[in-house]
Amino acid sequence: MTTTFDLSKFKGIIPAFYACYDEKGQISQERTYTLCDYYLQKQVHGVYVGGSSGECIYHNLEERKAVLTFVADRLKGKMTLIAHVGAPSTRDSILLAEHAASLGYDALSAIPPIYFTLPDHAVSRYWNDIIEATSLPFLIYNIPQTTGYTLRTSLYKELLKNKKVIGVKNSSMPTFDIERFKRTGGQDSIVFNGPDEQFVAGRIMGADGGIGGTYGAMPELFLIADQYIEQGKFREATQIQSEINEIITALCSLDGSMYAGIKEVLRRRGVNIGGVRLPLAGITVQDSTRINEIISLLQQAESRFTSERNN
Ligand SMILES: CC(=O)N[C@@H]([C@@H](O)[C@H](O)[C@H](O)CO)[C@@H](O)CC(=O)C(=O)O
Repeated sequence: MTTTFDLSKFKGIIPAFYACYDEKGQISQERTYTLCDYYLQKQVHGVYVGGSSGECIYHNLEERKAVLTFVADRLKGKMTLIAHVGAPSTRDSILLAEHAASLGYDALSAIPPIYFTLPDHAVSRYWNDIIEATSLPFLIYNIPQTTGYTLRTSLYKELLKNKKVIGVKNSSMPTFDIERFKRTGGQDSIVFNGPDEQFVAGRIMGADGGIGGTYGAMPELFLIADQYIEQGKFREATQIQSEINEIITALCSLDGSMYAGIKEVLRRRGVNIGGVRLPLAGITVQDSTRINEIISLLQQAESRFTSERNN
């Protein structure tokens, strides 16, 4: 596969951007800018806007367009911007794709169609219809645990015949899938690791970078893990992954949703982006103490690994 796109921007640590709400639960322009500024300050390599962590599934078309607009206002030209445009209908996905292209996004991405189980040829047509709507490069989003659809390497190979397909954001759990997708696409393609719990393993198996839903709570830790991988320091990278996994495990054991927990961690650390939209569960009274413990874990890991890196 040869590509005409500059793939160097599709690497590193790319947080999946969170939905930012005001006190009434409406999309907040001001708080979206707050999250953009936080990521700029943390020096992540890009953001993935409007995906699972962005609660896209609970937003209407106008809200999704607004989020894409606010992020581009603040971050265009400052880091890589990837727009997730997957929606229940091809029509809405295309409208989002056209909107993202008009805002200067660097790439598009989409989950497969949801709700009805569709055959490969219909899924393939869905992705290709989105791809044909703009001139932007496209990243397939494989996330079988939420969509019920598994991308097979045979279909991936077919999709790669479209030169605008630059790779896959893979959220399936086996890191074997990452190796297979990288092998299928070759060095001239991109694979992003999805499961944050195995970021280091995914990178070692061939992922070029990661797009993740927990990066926002601990961008420094993922940036250091990524740097260790680049330097071939696999033992250090594995140690930091283990600390990251303590934090993810704690976040996933809250009564409220993991995203509610992450947003509360951010709020207590000075970045208020509101709560989560129903039916996602907000944090409970019991969660409040656990969140203090999560912040302690974060502080310990941040101080340990930032000082180790600086030595
Ligand atoms: C199933 C799921 O939500 N996976 C997350 C992970 O980052 C996940 O939150 C993390 O590994 C914790 O389990 C990402 O792959 C999703 C993502 O990048 C997105 O928000 O689009």
